[in-house]
Amino acid sequence: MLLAEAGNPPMLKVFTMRVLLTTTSYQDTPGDHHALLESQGYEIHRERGPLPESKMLELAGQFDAFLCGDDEITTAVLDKAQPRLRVISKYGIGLDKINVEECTARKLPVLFTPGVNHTTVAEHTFCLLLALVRNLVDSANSVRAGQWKRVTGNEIWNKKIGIVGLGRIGQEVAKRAIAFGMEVHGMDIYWPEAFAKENHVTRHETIESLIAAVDVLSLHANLSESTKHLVRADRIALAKPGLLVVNTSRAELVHMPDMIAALDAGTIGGYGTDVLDEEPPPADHALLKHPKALITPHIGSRTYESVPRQAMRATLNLVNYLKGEKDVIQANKF
Ligand SMILES: NC(=O)C1=CN([C@@H]2O[C@H](COP(=O)(O)OP(=O)(O)OC[C@H]3O[C@@H](n4cnc5c(N)ncnc54)[C@H](O)[C@@H]3O)[C@@H](O)[C@H]2O)C=CC1
Ligand SMILES: O=C(O)C(=O)COP(=O)(O)O
Repeated sequence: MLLAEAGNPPMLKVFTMRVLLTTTSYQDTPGDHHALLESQGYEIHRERGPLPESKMLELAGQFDAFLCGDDEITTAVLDKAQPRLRVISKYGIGLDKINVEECTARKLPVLFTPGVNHTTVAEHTFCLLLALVRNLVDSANSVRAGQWKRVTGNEIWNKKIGIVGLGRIGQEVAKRAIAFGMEVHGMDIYWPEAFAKENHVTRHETIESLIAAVDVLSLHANLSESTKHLVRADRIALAKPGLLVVNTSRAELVHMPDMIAALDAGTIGGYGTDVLDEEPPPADHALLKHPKALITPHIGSRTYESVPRQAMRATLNLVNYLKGEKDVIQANKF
């Protein structure tokens, strides 16, 4: 006899979608994204990312979707995660920790969140730059320590800034640089003609030409084979003495031993960076205590305005994709 005939409802196996959520700013910042994600009936497993490959390997295979940040998603992780894994929703822009090529080959969508954190990151770029030129951290610390260290700094007005990567963030940096009275130079493999014309940005075809022309170099290109170690000794050698470098993109755009040698020699006057090759860094990381380095812990996009926008976009991407709806921003096409 069928169970239903005995007055019981038919036994249906309910399939619960399992989602791995790793991004800490998403979890720690209030916003409507929490309610949206929680209302979907998914089973959500929370971790404090970014997770290394070893931890991802431990977890992979149990989830239908990743809602992730800069966690290491390698071929080995994908091998373990599939066939169950159906989608990766990256909270953020930089996809360098995900093997996107491999995802594409597997027709696994990688969703991301362009256009929601560019103003916040541009503001942080100027936090780093202004803090560098006015010795902000040292002088403020001196006051706390009972000293009154009136250190002489520099203006950025009338100085030349070179922007590597005139994409979303780079363009916002350019606009702010103009407002500060800086002369803007730039370089991009896809030159934004209309923006550059309207904002009088001087175009450089090569990093060598750009680095030689400017007082400040600000890095905003995505990390790829073509941008890895873009800033290295032979190019630093072309710079004006005391060049300042600001990096809110990815650490690997800079060759670290060459940067440290240039800071020691004074060829580079200061390095303000929001990103490191190891995050969090080991206690003996060569840059940590360098007097000419100013490091923030990858907070470029972490504001109460930007995080909910980014989190909402990442959640909408995930939810809409799983429902088969169109409002989804996909990084890889197949
Ligand atoms: N510190 C932080 O919290 C954050 C860091 N980021 C980083 O900033 C990067 C840029 O973000 P968006 O401006 O939104 O990306 P985007 O894609 O709008 O801009 C990147 C630009 O770099 C250019 N580019 C690529 N290769 C180049 C090369 N070899 N030489 C010169 N230009 C090159 C591209 O053509 C593009 O215009 C992200 O990839 C990410 O790594 C993004 C958000 C937050
Ligand atoms: O958007 C990106 O690529 C970022 O680097 C932002 O990092 P976060 O989302 O703050 O961990």
